[in-house]
Amino acid sequence: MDTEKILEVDHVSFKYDKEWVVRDVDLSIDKGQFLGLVGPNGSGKSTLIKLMLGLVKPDEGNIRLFGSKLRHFNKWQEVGFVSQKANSFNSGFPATVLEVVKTGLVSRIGAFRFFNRKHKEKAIEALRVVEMEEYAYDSIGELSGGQQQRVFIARALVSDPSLLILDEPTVGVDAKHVTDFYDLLAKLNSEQGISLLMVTHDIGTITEHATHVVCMNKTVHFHGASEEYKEFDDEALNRLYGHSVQQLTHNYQHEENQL
Ligand SMILES: Nc1ncnc2c1ncn2[C@@H]1O[C@H](COP(=O)(O)OP(=O)(O)OP(=O)(O)O)[C@@H](O)[C@H]1O
Repeated sequence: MDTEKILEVDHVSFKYDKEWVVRDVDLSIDKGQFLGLVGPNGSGKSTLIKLMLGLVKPDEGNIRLFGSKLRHFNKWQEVGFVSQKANSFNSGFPATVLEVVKTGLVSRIGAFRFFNRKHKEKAIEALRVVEMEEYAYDSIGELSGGQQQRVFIARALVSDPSLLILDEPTVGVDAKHVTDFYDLLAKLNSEQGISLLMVTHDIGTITEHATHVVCMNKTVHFHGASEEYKEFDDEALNRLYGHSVQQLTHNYQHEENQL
């Protein structure tokens, strides 16, 4: 039996201006996989996510979500997205946790329809999954970075997606909560069968948790199982990054801890 392809990126290239930032990228995610996307700063990871979400169009190649070419794809409730900047509300932001989660239902019910009791129950249920139910009526801005990040996962989960895309979700989350965060992702992946794609700089941690890894620098340099990635020659990795990857991983963790 064929494995169900959730996402297929087929020879995709993209340039903002004259310079290619994504070049001939080929990758795919099968149902149930947790794919970690790593690469140096400016290597095109976020741009590739924008291409997958249809926010920018490839200059070459094709992308398919759940078997449909992106230009025909309309089941956006199947795709949850948590961005890099999700956990940066200031303390005065005038919305409760529950209100923020309910906005995740807009792709399902349309922008101008009112939320009803069922929608509220759905939002509470999503908060329960991320263990934030007790904060439902608190202001989003009063929560810590890690708690806000959980709320944004709940917002992404409320439309019952089959694929969750996360762009550097642990930036600004302290080390202890990063562990809890990975536990939550493991639960979503194994218990709810949600396929995951996560962009991160933390190579050490992602290889412990993801089933598969893609390492890119404009183009894909490695795509395979996490186990194989651990065997990926250190020297090859250092050449790709232009400096010691050991040091890069360490510095990132350090920065994260300080935020
Ligand atoms: N809107 C834009 N217009 C022009 N160039 C852009 C734009 N966004 C990104 N770039 C450039 O495209 C290249 C790839 O950027 P991108 O943000 O995709 O990389 P990244 O791997 O996500 O980087 P980081 O890890 O630092 O977040 C970089 O050289 C960046 O300066």
